[in-house]
Amino acid sequence: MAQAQVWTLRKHFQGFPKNTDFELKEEKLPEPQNGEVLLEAVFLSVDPYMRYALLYCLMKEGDVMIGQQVARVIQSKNLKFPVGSHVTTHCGWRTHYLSNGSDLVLVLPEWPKNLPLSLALGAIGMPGLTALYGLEEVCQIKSGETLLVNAAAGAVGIIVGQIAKLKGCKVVGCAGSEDKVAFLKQLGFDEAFNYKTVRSLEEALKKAAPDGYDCYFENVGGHFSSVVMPQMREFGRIAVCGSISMYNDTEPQKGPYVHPEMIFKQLRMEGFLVHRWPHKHPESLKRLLAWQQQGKLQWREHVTEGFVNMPAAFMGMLKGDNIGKAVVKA
Ligand SMILES: NC(=O)C1=CN([C@@H]2O[C@H](COP(=O)(O)OP(=O)(O)OC[C@H]3O[C@@H](n4cnc5c(N)ncnc54)[C@H](OP(=O)(O)O)[C@@H]3O)[C@@H](O)[C@H]2O)C=CC1
Ligand SMILES: CCCCC/C=C/C=O
Repeated sequence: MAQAQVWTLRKHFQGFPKNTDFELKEEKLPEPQNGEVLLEAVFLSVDPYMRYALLYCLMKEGDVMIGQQVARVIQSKNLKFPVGSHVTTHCGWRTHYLSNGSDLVLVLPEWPKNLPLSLALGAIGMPGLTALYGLEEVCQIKSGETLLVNAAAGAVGIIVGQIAKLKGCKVVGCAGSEDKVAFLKQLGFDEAFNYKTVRSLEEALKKAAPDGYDCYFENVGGHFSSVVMPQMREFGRIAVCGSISMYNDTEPQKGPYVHPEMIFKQLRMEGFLVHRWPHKHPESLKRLLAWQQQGKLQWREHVTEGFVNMPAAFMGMLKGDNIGKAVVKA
């Protein structure tokens, strides 16, 4: 019998999450039966959606915190998942998990031996796919266009900027520290600035792209979005991926509202979830891996050691501690 540690949501988040909102518990797991496998967490993901999932009733108090992980099969009664194989699964913040296999995805068979498996939660995983679909399916970005991305030094943002460069675009990125800005420049972003220290966000955006933006990959929302809207070019496209500046609000933020720019500049603004294109995932992951192997897609991670530190890693990511993908090594 295996013993799992699990992090549960003790108390609904009110404003920014607190240590006391989480509770570490133990769970006993029975031996795997026919068709079942026992998994052990290797890397766990902490993501912004875990903060606002509550709004959409994905978690209630007492539930195991939701989330994806890379896990190793340690016992198997399922031929598809032999002992030692690695899978991704959305089984939440837990060290061990018993599965019948239906919710497991094997890590790509062509995954190089020397490539960290944690990338299956980042550049070659859900955030990488989000970047790809936001640019190709939603923005329908074209060579020569100018793209703006915020939270640009994070898991999704660094991939957005690099793919847009591969497609021949001018890329402007904003992030919350000088180290992050330096990293964006190292990745090949044409312009990057620290949105926390610029005298005026409006002026900084204008200076970075005096002719305006064709595409806006929106990760932040709120005030930032209001400042960008008047700087969109005619027929611009806005991929509404996230609105992290609003996730911890206790009162909804108020306008300005988007309608005048939407109408007179004939903009297209579209929200999306990465899960809209599941049929594309296998081919898209192969494409991301190929770019990485060809040296066209760099990655970076902020790794927290120890399952016990899941809440700290999660809150740190929400505060902006991470450059690249925030993950926890179990
Ligand atoms: N639609 C979809 O399917 C998906 C959407 N998302 C969304 O994409 C966005 C980025 O996610 P992800 O790359 O995983 O996370 P990140 O790795 O970018 O981490 C979050 C970052 O957000 C920034 N941030 C936090 N608070 C604020 C604020 N008030 N204003 C501006 N920036 C802030 C911080 O960077 P900084 O130092 O720059 O402030 C922080 O590092 C999120 O909005 C998320 O919800 C993610 C995955 C899928
Ligand atoms: C359960 C995974 C959800 C991924 C989509 C994320 C949306 C915004 O952060």
